[in-house]
Amino acid sequence: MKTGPGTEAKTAATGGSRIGFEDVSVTYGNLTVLHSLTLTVNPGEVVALIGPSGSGKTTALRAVAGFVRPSSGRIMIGERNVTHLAPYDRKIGMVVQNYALFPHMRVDENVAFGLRAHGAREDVIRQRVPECLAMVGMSAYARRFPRELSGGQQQRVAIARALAPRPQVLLLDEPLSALDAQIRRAMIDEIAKLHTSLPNLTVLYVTHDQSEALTLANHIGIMRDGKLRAFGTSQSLFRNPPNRFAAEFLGRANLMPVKDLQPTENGHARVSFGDTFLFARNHHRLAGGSDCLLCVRPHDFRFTRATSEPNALKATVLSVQWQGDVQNITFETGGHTVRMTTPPMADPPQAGESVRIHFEPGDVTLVPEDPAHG
Ligand SMILES: Nc1ncnc2c1ncn2[C@@H]1O[C@H](COP(=O)(O)OP(=O)(O)OP(=O)(O)O)[C@@H](O)[C@H]1O
Repeated sequence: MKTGPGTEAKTAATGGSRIGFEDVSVTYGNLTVLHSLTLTVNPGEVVALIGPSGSGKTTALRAVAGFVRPSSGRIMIGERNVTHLAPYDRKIGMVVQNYALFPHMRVDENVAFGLRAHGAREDVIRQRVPECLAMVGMSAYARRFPRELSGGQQQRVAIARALAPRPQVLLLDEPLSALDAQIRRAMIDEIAKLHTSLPNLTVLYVTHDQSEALTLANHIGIMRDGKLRAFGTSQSLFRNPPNRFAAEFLGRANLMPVKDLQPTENGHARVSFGDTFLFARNHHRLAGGSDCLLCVRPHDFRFTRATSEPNALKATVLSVQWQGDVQNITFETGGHTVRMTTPPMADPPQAGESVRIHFEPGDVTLVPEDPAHG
């Protein structure tokens, strides 16, 4: 590791790189676009903020950077209340969507720029610039101009530039969204590796791409209308979404309306879907008798022939789509349309065919159908 592990370990131990939003609101004119956001990014963690366009993700990130002034609440970095500090004094690195490299400067000059602005000595700059370019695999491009680089390469330089002054906190605002899908996937892996080599760097990552969030983040926050609607580990949010919006926004979900929940053993419950009893995890401990949604991820459906198997539904195939590495099949069941994804099948069912589909109770969960939580 090339970033002075001793120093970083110390700052991490004192919470030096924790990002804290404490009841932060942001208002433009009389429009509040961020409502009482309270959220912590622990030292060394990656938290991704996801949500639809206009949900307030960038506003939250810019409030940490110091480009947006909260109308109320506090922004903490470690033990420092930075709410009223200038961006320059916050010791953060930031990478935005559209590269933002200086076009008239070569790659190494771009990386040196931030160090110089922080008053680094020339001998430090000479050592640090190649170190940072090596970190992002761009050593061979040091003397090129940004226009001589691909989008992915420019974004790597932007990351090297942001990391050069050894920030405690790295803010990434849609850093990959201008890249095409294949390069984006490669860059996600590279950012993940980079974070492994800088384990004390705290990262706030804004994206609308759920696969970036799922790959990179320890925790994910899901925003809508300026409010944090869900927050949790990537795994728990995916497996146990707390509301309809979270279930639909993070991964694909079949949300089937079910009635008359009856708790059973081991945190499971039985519910009624039309005339059929179905069993699922009751992770959110919804009350007996309640109506709710059954969340079945498309990859959790299987075909079954057994007529006696529990959690099996009679279904009619509506469509079968082959998409290379997966097959998407939609069905009508109980008056609802549900979707299954499977690996490509040699002999897939045909539209109009009657089949039985099944899921394991332990793979699916019940989600409250409460507009207030949605
Ligand atoms: N300077 C500004 N003045 C007025 N309104 C603004 C300003 N900046 C952002 N907004 C509004 O604040 C809301 C949140 O914007 P923000 O950029 O934080 O959303 P976002 O979730 O990052 O969206 P996207 O994914 O499209 O980038 C939007 O309704 C936007 O129009």
